Amino acid sequence: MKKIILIAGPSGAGKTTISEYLKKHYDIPRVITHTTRPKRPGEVDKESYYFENDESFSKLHFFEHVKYGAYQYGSSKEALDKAWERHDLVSLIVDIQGVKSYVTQLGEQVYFLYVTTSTIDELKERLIRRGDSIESVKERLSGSELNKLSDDLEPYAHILVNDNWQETTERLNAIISSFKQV
Ligand SMILES: Nc1nc2c(ncn2[C@@H]2O[C@H](COP(=O)(O)OP(=O)(O)O)[C@@H](O)[C@H]2O)c(=O)[nH]1
Ligand SMILES: Nc1ncnc2c1ncn2[C@@H]1O[C@H](COP(=O)(O)OP(=O)(O)O)[C@@H](O)[C@H]1O
Repeated sequence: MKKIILIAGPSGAGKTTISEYLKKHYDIPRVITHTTRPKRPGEVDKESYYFENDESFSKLHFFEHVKYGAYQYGSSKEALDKAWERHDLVSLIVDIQGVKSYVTQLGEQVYFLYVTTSTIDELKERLIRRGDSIESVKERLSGSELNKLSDDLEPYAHILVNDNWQETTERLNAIISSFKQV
């Protein structure tokens, strides 16, 4: 059965870093999603996201999509099916709403990694170090944008507290080998 690893959690928790580790060490590619937000320094079109404008975004057909502040994000079933043609196991970074859509629609095909840190201060420091503006950090670390794990999703979640990268890789290795045994 084709499977997907959903990676969700607050900004700065390490979702992108973890998806890159999965690609490098397990050949698990990430399905790239679409967004209308501006590119950050170092991001590459079609690798980090498909960077869209409002018009091009509105023409796409989404499996699910969400809005964060002024920006839209969305993922397509076509992109997932395309990735599944070549890989039985793929990953996807989404927010908590997106996780709910995928769990509801794909059921047993979904694995869920919830990535977080012990403290919000750690997230704040990482985002500032990454170059995010103070306003965007404040926005991302409050309200629904914080991407808290909801009670209904907790039973599905493999929780990764990514304070220490060495420990994270050990836990990730254990989680991935448990996926591969199923
Ligand atoms: N539902 C959904 N969420 C997405 C999608 N693509 C990205 N996201 C989420 O949008 C939020 C903002 O992403 P981004 O601007 O890259 O900020 P970051 O989490 O700080 O790196 C994060 O919670 C992502 O997981 C998508 O296609 N669907
Ligand atoms: N365990 C860790 N310890 C310290 N810094 C980390 C750790 N994991 C990731 N980072 C750094 O924190 C920042 C945010 O990580 P990123 O993967 O972009 O998070 P997200 O995709 O969840 O927003 C990046 O600069 C990344 O290199």
